[in-house]
Amino acid sequence: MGMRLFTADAMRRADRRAVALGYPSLLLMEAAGRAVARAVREHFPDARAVWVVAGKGNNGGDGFVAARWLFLWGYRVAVYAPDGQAGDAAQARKALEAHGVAVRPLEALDLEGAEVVVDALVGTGLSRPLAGVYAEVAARVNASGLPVVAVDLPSGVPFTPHVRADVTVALAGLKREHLFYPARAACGRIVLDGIGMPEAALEAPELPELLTPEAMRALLPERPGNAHKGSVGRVLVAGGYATYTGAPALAALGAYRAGAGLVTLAYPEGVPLEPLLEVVRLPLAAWRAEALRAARAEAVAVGMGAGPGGPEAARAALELGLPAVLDADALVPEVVAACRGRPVVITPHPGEAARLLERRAQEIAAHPLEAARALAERYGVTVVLKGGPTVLAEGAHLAVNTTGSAAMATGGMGDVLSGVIAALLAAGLRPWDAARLGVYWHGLAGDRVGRVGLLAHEVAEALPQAREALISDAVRPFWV
Ligand SMILES: NC(=O)C1=CN([C@@H]2O[C@H](COP(=O)(O)OP(=O)(O)OC[C@H]3O[C@@H](n4cnc5c(N)ncnc54)[C@H](OP(=O)(O)O)[C@@H]3O)[C@@H](O)[C@H]2O)[C@@H](O)CC1
Ligand SMILES: Nc1ncnc2c1ncn2[C@@H]1O[C@H](COP(=O)(O)OP(=O)(O)O)[C@@H](O)[C@H]1O
Ligand SMILES: [K+]
Repeated sequence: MGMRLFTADAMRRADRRAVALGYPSLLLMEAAGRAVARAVREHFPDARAVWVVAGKGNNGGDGFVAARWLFLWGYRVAVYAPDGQAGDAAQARKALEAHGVAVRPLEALDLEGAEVVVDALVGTGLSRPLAGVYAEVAARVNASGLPVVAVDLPSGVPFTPHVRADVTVALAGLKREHLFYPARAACGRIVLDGIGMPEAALEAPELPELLTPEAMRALLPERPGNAHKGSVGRVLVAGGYATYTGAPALAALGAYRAGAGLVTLAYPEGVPLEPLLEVVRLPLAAWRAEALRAARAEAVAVGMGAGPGGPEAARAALELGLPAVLDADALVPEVVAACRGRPVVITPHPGEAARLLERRAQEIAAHPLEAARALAERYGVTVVLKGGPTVLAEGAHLAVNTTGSAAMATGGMGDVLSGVIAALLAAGLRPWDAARLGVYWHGLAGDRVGRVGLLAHEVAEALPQAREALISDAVRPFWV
């Protein structure tokens, strides 16, 4: 079963399924609170005094459980919460008070002496922005400069105000706020704890898939020992424009580093291309399908630096009837509309997606899952909506990438990605598999190069070692 990205509602359903399967909710809360206490111990090994701020719901309940364990492990604890808990949270509070630990009102919060704060005000049950005493507590915790461990979510996200955490212990599954900005920035380091939730309770194929090392490893094409350059995938890159001469070269490099046997670069005659020793050059007087056939490719990447010729290049390339990646200048509505139902992957950034959806780029960036789904529906192709994080859609399927960082926001990075996906298509992967693995692998290569100052060609160069790491089980997802 693939890993899913939850909404609050979907997590409540999972919760109910767990209970129906026989796992009592109080045990879930016990596991959750203990996981939080463990996170405090592991991430702040020198701290001996932990203050817990808790709310009225189950998030607060988790906080009471965490306080009880920390107390039993010898920590100094102080707990602040309003009255009025019910159900499991009330039980958890009583179990804490049974040890003689007093729960004081939130208004009385005094952070003097605290070394770590556990934020258990509110989690997935948030129904409105924090206000009143909750907003005040969040502000005081933030202003204190103390390390904060958030239970499930930093209280208040995705709204403002919210708590800013150093560590967020995600319970049972990752939620949208753990992946998408601006909420993600408030989470600090994210650690996922399964809290013993039965797998069957978490099954939710309707939710977006989170790309994991295990799932992506399984998609890597094999390279048989008797492979030759014509058997592992030949890629045609169709692009080239005087001001972006590096773009098609980067796509070609991405394709080779992702395993293509042969890469041919078709470009307008007279464009001074960057040197790339291993690439077959195919200068063209005009974009014509007959001329492109000479490459005998199994997949084509088109649009990178094709400039005003992008749509024309795309039309000629699409006439070949091959699996294709369309990027940048090939991403115009007339071209993409002709691809419905064909093995075509489009790789827009929010600006290009805006052009295809006739919406504003800010709107796309604020709602990437919805935008990717809308693109897949409208054009009937596989969609890679690039960003932090990149989101993918095909038909009813959605996926969210879990690798890469803002360091990848540099020129040419998308060209490398197009080449990687094209190589995977040429190796015989279905568009959905090629797009998911390509995006994941490209981000993983970026992560291995660094967190700032990445150059696109360096990321391409890091693809083979990233693949080795993936194969040898040396890759840990960000939530471990
Ligand atoms: N994943 C799982 O399976 C498991 C999940 N578990 C945990 O349960 C959490 C979800 O618990 P939950 O549903 O009780 O909601 P929760 O986050 O406590 O918030 C509701 C409370 O907050 C209040 N409230 C709302 N908005 C507010 C605001 N702006 N300002 C102030 N108050 C506000 C709201 O009050 P009301 O709106 O009724 O006034 C109500 O009292 C989840 O995040 C995880 O920690 C684990 O225990 C075990 C298994
Ligand atoms: N903040 C970010 N987090 C993760 N990945 C990012 C981030 N910003 C950019 N990227 C990745 O970098 C690449 C940028 O592609 P693109 O915008 O097309 O660049 P270019 O057109 O210069 O090649 C995409 O793969 C994108 O997902
Ligand atoms: K919280």
